[in-house]
Amino acid sequence: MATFLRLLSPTTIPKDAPFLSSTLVPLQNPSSHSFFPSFSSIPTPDARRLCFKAQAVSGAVHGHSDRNVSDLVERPWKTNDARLVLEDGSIWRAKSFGASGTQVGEVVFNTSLTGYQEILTDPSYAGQFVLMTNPHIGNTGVNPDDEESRQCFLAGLVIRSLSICTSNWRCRESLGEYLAKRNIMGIYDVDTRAITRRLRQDGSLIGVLSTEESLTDEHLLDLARKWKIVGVDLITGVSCDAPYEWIEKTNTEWEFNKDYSHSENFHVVAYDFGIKHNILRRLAAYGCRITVVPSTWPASETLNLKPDGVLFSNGPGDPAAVPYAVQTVKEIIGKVPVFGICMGHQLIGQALGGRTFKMKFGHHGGNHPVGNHVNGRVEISAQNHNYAVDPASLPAGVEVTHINLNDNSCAGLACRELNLISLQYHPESSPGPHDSDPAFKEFIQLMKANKA
Ligand SMILES: NC(=O)CC[C@H](N)C(=O)O
Repeated sequence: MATFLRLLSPTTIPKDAPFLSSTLVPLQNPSSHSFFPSFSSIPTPDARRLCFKAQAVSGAVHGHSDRNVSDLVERPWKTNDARLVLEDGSIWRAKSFGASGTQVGEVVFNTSLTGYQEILTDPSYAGQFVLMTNPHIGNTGVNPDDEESRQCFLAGLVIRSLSICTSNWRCRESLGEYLAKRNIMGIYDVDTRAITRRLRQDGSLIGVLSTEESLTDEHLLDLARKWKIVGVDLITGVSCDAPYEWIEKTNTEWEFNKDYSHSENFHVVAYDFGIKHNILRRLAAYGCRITVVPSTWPASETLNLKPDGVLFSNGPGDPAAVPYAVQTVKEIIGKVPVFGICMGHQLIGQALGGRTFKMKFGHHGGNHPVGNHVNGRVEISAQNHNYAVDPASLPAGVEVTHINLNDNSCAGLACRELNLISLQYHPESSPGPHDSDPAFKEFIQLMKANKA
């Protein structure tokens, strides 16, 4: 039977209370048969103090300790040591974890309930602070399997409550330790709901996160107001340096879509604009041999490889800031079947003669309903984008195949004549629901039909 211990959040412990209760926290450590998590798995110093205190109290209750409880209480608890200063002049005081320093970026909110590690390693978040609307983050720690790229490219993480312990069989380290090693700043104990409401009302905002007391609020505000993300090429900083082959597939848990054949082997060239590993794993699981190429890889070199299809990946920043990539897409479409995902979809939109624009606060989360006009179904999808294709700007012959049902924005395109499909969102579902996985099959079918 699970054992529960009641713990107070550090900020609400009355001065004279040796140990009181407010929230229920399961404390189990199967390996040691202790009721308490191992000390090193508890992420923050306050959490460690709390747990130490709880163990001591429990020991006293059970007659295992003769230490006086008041000797064990360390005060003060961790107090606010970080500021998030937004370009609108608001200042949000918080507690830091992970790396320290000063970092500028655009603040966006993500409504996913799970998958913080995949979000942290999604290169499309380069230049952005991700604020998680789910209030409790860190409880499953991090593991080696859920990485979506070789590093964390985001500016930082903003959360309400940092879990005081980790509990998952795959966990290898705590979120705080992981972020510190990767030099990524995080803050907790900040009113994420209030910030989200502000972003929804006023749109995405530039912010500066700092743990440096010596910097004035005015200086941080000035940094935020001078920094720009629109019109900046962020792809160059996240793409690979040289081509490589990808063979790893998703594991058998992903074989829910039994009606596709693994027997055919299509060669796909995948442009890495910040590609997520699960796009590659899903393509491999559908039977593709994949050559990943850097964002600046010339179209002529790609066509020389005689691929069966080309994938244009997701990637960070403004699609209008990378005309070289649009040119590459222009030179490839119509010659081989093409699939675009997110940034890839936006570049295809431009290559077809359309326009992209910045949305008010974008779509970031694992719960976005999409209307699939091809089969009449609704897909619940994973999304992460701040820009969109303006459907009115597209030429005749280009079909809007998918619509985001929250705001009717363009979520997918097809041009049958050019053997082209694209999605504004994430069929690789990592993290997120799997409803859109058949899009990979559609790409396979395009390649198959073209080969026949
Ligand atoms: N996930 C992505 O590819 C993001 C696309 C683009 N950078 C945007 O924010 O709209």
